[in-house]
Amino acid sequence: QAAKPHVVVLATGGTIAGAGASTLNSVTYVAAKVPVEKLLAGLPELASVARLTGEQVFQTASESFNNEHLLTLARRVSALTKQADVDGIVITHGTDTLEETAYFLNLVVHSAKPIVVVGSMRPGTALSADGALNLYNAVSVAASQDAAGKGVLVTMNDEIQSGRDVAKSINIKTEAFKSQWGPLGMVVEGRNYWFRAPVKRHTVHSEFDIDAIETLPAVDIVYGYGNMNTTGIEAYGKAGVKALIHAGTGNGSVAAQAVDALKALRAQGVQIVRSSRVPDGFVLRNAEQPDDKYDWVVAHDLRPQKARILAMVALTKARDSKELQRIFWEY
Ligand SMILES: NC(=O)CC[C@H](N)C(=O)O
Repeated sequence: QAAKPHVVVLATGGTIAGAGASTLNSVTYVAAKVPVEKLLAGLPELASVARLTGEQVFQTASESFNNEHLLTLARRVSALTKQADVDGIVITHGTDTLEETAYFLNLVVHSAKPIVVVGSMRPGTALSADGALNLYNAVSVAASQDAAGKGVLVTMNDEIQSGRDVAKSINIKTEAFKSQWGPLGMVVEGRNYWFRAPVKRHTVHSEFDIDAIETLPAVDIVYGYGNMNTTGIEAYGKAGVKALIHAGTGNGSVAAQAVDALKALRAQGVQIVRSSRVPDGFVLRNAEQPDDKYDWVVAHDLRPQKARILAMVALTKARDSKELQRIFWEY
């Protein structure tokens, strides 16, 4: 009998490693408590799908992830994928910024081996905890050859999602992660059922490689709303931001006073990326604002937090706004 695939579980914290005071604490509990050895030991079913190694990379709530966490994690994932004895990788993660990490890895890790990011909405101590099955599904997907070459994946609520497309869309239910383009497939009782594949560039087809990235440029987000002021835009400009994501209303519309402030930043060399605070849909060039005239970029279908990740990665290479826009269409 052939040996089972070797899957490395990189633990970073979150609710999947959370613990509450009682079984009734589904929302009030402490995240990032349980060490990876205990997570794996608590799920003996994993041994039926893979040989496992656990590594505690961080123990944090994911809202406190910063660029250093992203770089450290991506470097570790990249190094592991180069090991002949590693078949797949699972990253356990808090759900709050899980989609940002998954997209970052999708852009910069050059490997076709399955990489799966997973979290949970309830701590393991709660009634109907979702972490155990989510983790089992993640390991099972990471151990399967048919998950290779599909980019970084996210397994939550029995679905297999593209790390590029998926986002936390409900903050209190276990069906928290959604993509407007639908899941890639489902994982049921250790078997994958695929229905579609990503068409955007990722992993081995990406022009970006974590092994060549030393630092990430400063990219921040300003939010559009009625009676918006320009204080935030100006402050980010003074702070030396390299790109500013505008989370606009509707189709990425921008208030008149914000238009002037953003044009002033662009004149100083800051890249302006127009996205929308509306969760679904996408922003078109020269609709709502004359992007050609202002030399701005549109975020395509990426939510502001995803646009920030892509802009940071893109600006490690892209020289001008045309190249930046090309990257936003392709990734
Ligand atoms: N469900 C969760 O994982 C949220 C816990 C925590 N805020 C985090 O993102 O790590």
